[in-house]
Amino acid sequence: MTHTARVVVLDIEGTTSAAGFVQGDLYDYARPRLRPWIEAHADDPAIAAAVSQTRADGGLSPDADVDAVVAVLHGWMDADVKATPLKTIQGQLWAAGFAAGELQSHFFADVVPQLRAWHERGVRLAVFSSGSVASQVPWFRHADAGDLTPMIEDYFDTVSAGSKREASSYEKIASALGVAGNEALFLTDLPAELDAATAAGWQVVGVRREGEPNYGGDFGRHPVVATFDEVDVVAPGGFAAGAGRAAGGFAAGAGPAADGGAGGFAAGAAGEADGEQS
Ligand SMILES: CSCCC(=O)C(=O)COP(=O)(O)O
Ligand SMILES: [Mg+2]
Repeated sequence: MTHTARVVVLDIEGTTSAAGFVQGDLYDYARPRLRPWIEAHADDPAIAAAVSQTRADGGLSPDADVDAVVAVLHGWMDADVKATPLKTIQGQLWAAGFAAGELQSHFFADVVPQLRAWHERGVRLAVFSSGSVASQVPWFRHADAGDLTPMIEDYFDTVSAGSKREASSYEKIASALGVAGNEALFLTDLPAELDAATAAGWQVVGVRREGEPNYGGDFGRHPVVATFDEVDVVAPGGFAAGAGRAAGGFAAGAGPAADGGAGGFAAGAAGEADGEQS
């Protein structure tokens, strides 16, 4: 299927990358490190807020101790609950793990070639994941295929954009990227996210990969693919694979954030979140 879009926005888990890897390697890395991380970063306002929110959302008393907080966080991980305070804490410690060379990301084999193809055609690329921006950036930086961050213009999470199941989050992202809703294409494995993006006027494609948790989901009338190979994207006024660049297209990597425009979360700026020098 061919889509004409200025920007493709990517979900991570179940879409670009295997849920088993996130819930296996990454979660296993996080489990024993949550408590020491919380204790060592108790003065960090983001961690303090995440701990308070965990107490509130986890049904604990406001002065519950760190053991109780960690128990709630472990329970959320066991059920893969995409709770924002969990994602904040995980994101910080995963960023440190990537920076220390202790973690490597995973992308399905069909993903990176298509990202490169779309990018070369002038289609802008961004990410919207429940995983925090602090973890998204090193995820794309430490891929087997190399550093993918030069292709990614912007990153959004549930703190910067809001819930992935709310249309308003997609409206906010489109505004930050400087595009109309129908100029954005969202790829995700979760039908509820397809519903929300559609309600915001976005183009959507459901990614239904065999073996992934949402393979058996009800995708309703949304278009569905098994791999990125089935998704062809061209920029408005751009060109199809193998053709020359047409007038009216714009350079790959250009866009509001790359141009220093307002409202975005520029790759370079967000890249500092993983504690590495670009
Ligand atoms: C950036 S890697 C960690 C991904 C993560 O924690 C997560 O919850 C991904 O959820 P998604 O919204 O991408 O399905
Ligand atoms: Mg997903």
